Amino acid sequence: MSQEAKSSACLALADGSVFFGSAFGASGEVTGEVVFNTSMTGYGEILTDPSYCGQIVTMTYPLIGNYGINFEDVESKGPRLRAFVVRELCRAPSNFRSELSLDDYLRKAGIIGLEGIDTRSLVRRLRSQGAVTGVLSTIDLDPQSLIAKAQAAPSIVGQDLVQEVMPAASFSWTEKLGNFATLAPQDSQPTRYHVVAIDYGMKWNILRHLTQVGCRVTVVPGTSTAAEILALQPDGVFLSNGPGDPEPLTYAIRTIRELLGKLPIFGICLGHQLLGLAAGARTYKLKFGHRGANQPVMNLRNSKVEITSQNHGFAIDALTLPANIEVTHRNLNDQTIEGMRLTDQPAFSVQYHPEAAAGPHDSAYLFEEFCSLMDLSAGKSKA
Ligand SMILES: NC(=O)CC[C@H](N)C(=O)O
Repeated sequence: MSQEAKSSACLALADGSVFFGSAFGASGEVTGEVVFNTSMTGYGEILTDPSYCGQIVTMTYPLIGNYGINFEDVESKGPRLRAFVVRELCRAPSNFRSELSLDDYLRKAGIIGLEGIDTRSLVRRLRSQGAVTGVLSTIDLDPQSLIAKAQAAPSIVGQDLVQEVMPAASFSWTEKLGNFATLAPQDSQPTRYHVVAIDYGMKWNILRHLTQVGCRVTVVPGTSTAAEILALQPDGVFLSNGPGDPEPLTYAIRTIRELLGKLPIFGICLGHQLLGLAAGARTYKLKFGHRGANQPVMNLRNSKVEITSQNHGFAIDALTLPANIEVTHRNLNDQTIEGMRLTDQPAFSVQYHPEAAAGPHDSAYLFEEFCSLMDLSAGKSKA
């Protein structure tokens, strides 16, 4: 029997390439930008990172699912990606913390999974030709039909995907880091600051880190205005990660522009890109993005190399930086901007994920740096 004949799912890319495999999780048909993540572990955090909304995520590590799924290591209410592609699915997880298998988890969440394809071939294609739109289907296995659907589907460029994942209303966050944190949980700081976190699709471990270093956090929807945020009387504002292209998020850029200079600002990933746009820089789309847990980043202020967790397909264009933006971190793989600060206002950001979840904890110091910025601003305002 041919590969196609025994397949139960098909992934077709807009460039005409087709991959037949076996379906797991839910059934149906989805469209999304096909990207890859090179992390060996952390699939529970990857699945629940709202930044993957609109994307079909391929894991390069060949065996996925072997430690199951638990509901402690999640970064949002549930999976937000369009579909999940792996080489080999483990259907019999072995882990005392596992609450259900990856197959059952995705089925309950309505997410389609595809296993048994040559993920190396798919990733080599994405690396050489760039991320591309794809269609994954368990109901239409006709390659030409699926290729046509992929070619007709809208690109992720220009889409506002934040509206799909941001919270409908504000809420308070109190949970600190778990027992696996490098910041000693028992030494967590007493509450020192009130931070308003603008949620564009926020990873919960960012909130756990902010709470751990002594922040009382009010989370507000990504569409909140500067007036609504200032009315909460924060000591600082945090700009979260999130999905899609930063450029069409004009409401967010306007809010940040109105907040600049009024109080300390710290941004991560999408928040970093939005801060750059608000300050006058431009963003652009990377060929295939940075998604993994071992991206080397140089901290230009102390020349230390941080191994970082990353998930982004856009970046700030170094050729468009205004005079008041200083680059503080660079990616050692491709020299792209990984961190910046404004020289004339209390605002800084990083493109990568210092909260890890999953990945290295090298960059947790940035949450303390945000507290120092709030201390500095508080000192100035009392002076
Ligand atoms: N994790 C993020 O915040 C991603 C930012 C943006 N959506 C990008 O892909 O570059």
